[in-house]
Amino acid sequence: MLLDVQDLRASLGGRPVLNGVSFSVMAGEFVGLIGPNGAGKSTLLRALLGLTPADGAIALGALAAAHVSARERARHMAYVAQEREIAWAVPVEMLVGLGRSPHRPSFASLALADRNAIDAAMRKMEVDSFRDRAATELSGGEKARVLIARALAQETPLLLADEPTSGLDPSHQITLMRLFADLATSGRSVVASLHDLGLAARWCTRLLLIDAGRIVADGPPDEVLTAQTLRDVYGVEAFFGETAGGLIVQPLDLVAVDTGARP
Ligand SMILES: Nc1ncnc2c1ncn2[C@@H]1O[C@H](COP(=O)(O)OP(=O)(O)OP(=O)(O)O)[C@@H](O)[C@H]1O
Repeated sequence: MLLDVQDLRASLGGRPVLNGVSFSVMAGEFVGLIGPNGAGKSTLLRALLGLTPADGAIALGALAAAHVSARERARHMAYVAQEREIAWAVPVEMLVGLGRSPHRPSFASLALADRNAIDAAMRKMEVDSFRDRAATELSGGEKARVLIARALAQETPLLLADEPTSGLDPSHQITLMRLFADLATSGRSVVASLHDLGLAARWCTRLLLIDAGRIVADGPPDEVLTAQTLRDVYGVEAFFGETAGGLIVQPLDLVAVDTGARP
């Protein structure tokens, strides 16, 4: 077990945002965190990282998160934030290299293993062709890919990503989902918040549906993404299909509001 969360509760601005969230993540899972705007997905990810104060118990492997140093935590899990702002005009390669910090002494030069991890991460996210460019001068989607590459270079058992596909073109969305699925197949785990239910349905091994700070469904995509659930939680009607590659879910329209008026 890579991550265990019990009864997580958090408040922001005096309002409860997480209302008792419990789940575990095993090695080999690609978990999609889905739910409407404001449901608490980012807050949950940030609480797992210790960035948002929360009550409850978080265990990283066999250790209580509270007893794990920041450096050890960064060796256990990497994080891709929703915000893609890059403040420093450093070359892309250097930014991706920051992902190696938890693995090497401060100010030490890069070892061969670090170089290999950085190169592999840049290749996977297709950012190696602009490795020498200033990270501040990239497009939104390119910045996103560089920040994901930095997290990949960290080579952690667990990767947390907040809306990693937003701003990516369809080809790079699929590249990313395939990469996350491959990481899971190789025994690592990914927890990614996603708004694209089609991508979530097709690539995730498991979905956690959050609504108003609570997990309201947890299971394989075809069990979580039902017509009734999409009506209840998102207020949308959707098309469902089945292909050899998996489930297809495409939201089509808002649920018709019954005004009670007679025709
Ligand atoms: N710094 C803050 N202060 C007060 N309230 C906050 C703060 N950050 C988030 N919230 C509130 O907490 C709730 C959950 O926000 P969160 O960002 O976790 O939602 P989310 O599910 O990630 O949403 P989205 O899909 O829009 O990114 C929202 O109601 C939001 O307004």
